[in-house]
Amino acid sequence: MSVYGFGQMIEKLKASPKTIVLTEGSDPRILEAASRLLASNFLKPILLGNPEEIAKASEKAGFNIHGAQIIDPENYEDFDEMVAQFVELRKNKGMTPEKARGILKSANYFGTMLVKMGKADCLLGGATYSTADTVRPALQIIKTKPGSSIVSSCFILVRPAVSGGNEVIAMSDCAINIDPSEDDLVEICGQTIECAKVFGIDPKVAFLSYSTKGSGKGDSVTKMQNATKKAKEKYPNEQIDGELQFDAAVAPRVAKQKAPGSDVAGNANTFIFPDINAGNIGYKIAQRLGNFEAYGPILLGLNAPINDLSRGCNALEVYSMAIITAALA
Ligand SMILES: CC(C)(COP(=O)(O)OP(=O)(O)OC[C@H]1O[C@@H](n2cnc3c(N)ncnc32)[C@H](O)[C@@H]1OP(=O)(O)O)[C@@H](O)C(=O)NCCC(=O)NCCS
Ligand SMILES: CC(=O)OP(=O)(O)O
Repeated sequence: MSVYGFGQMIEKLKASPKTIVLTEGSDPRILEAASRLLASNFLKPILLGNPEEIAKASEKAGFNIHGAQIIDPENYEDFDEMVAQFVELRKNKGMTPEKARGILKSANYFGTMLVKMGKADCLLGGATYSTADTVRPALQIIKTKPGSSIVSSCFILVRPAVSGGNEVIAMSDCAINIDPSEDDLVEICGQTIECAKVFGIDPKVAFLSYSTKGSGKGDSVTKMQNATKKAKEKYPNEQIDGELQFDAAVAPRVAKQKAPGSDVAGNANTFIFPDINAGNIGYKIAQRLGNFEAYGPILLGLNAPINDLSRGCNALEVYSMAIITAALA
């Protein structure tokens, strides 16, 4: 990944190295990323899983993970302490030591508790686990950070620009909130603006719809119209517009026709989708047909640096997401 901000992230980690839990310790993409991280010296991977299986998998895949810390949830010296802390955190949800011992054998819960207990700085998972299984422990254990009422997510998409350099855009929420309310969308907008700026995007935010400026009618259009209005009121210094179809958002000629006078239409680079269907399908079209590299979902509003991957990720995306996760700590 070579976008604005990524070099600074690496410099930040060199000044203050971190540890990252990788929950799927024997996956070949994780092993390749881990071997690269080990060679870099600024981010130390902690691989979860059975040490023999991990050793076999790394030998088979041909990646050197010498020096990586491996922790087996089935055989962890501080497991009793972890169980006690988890029971305390979830006691209002009927958690018992017996139930906790079973749940904490799962790498996602175990790894999230390592972060919660301060035994690791951050966590990345989701190369084989679904997003729901990866993020649920974080939502339950880590919770939202002060000032956020929801966790959402953003994809940063990067491809070479025709004019040289990179084209970098942000898309949200493609992974967490299934049917966000108007107010959720406003919060997703604020969280996404903050994330986009980290990657050097000067956000021009489009609230997307199948309708542009009232060309369509219905609840889903009204939702995006109201969310746009509220977002403009909440973030008066940001460039935000909606509701816009995708062509009106990015194509200047179409914008002139469908949304004349908009300061965003035609030039949008930060996209807020009406729901997860549109968002998840949209980012994957950009990635698979639009030649964009996709980094995310980067979780926003969570009280610790924990991130998810797509199961379709490659080793370079794992490596880059590990750095992004640790640098945002
Ligand atoms: C994120 C998701 C897993 C949460 O669903 P869930 O586990 O059924 O959620 P629940 O309603 O049982 O909530 C579990 C906990 O998470 C919290 N939570 C759920 N959604 C949240 C959100 N968006 N922000 C913050 N907390 C949230 C709940 O408050 C609850 O906390 P509690 O147990 O301490 O009370 C669910 O919304 C989901 O499946 N999203 C889509 C994931 C996906 O498939 N993405 C596509 C591929 S990337
Ligand atoms: C983000 C995402 O779509 O994840 P997955 O491909 O694993 O479902």
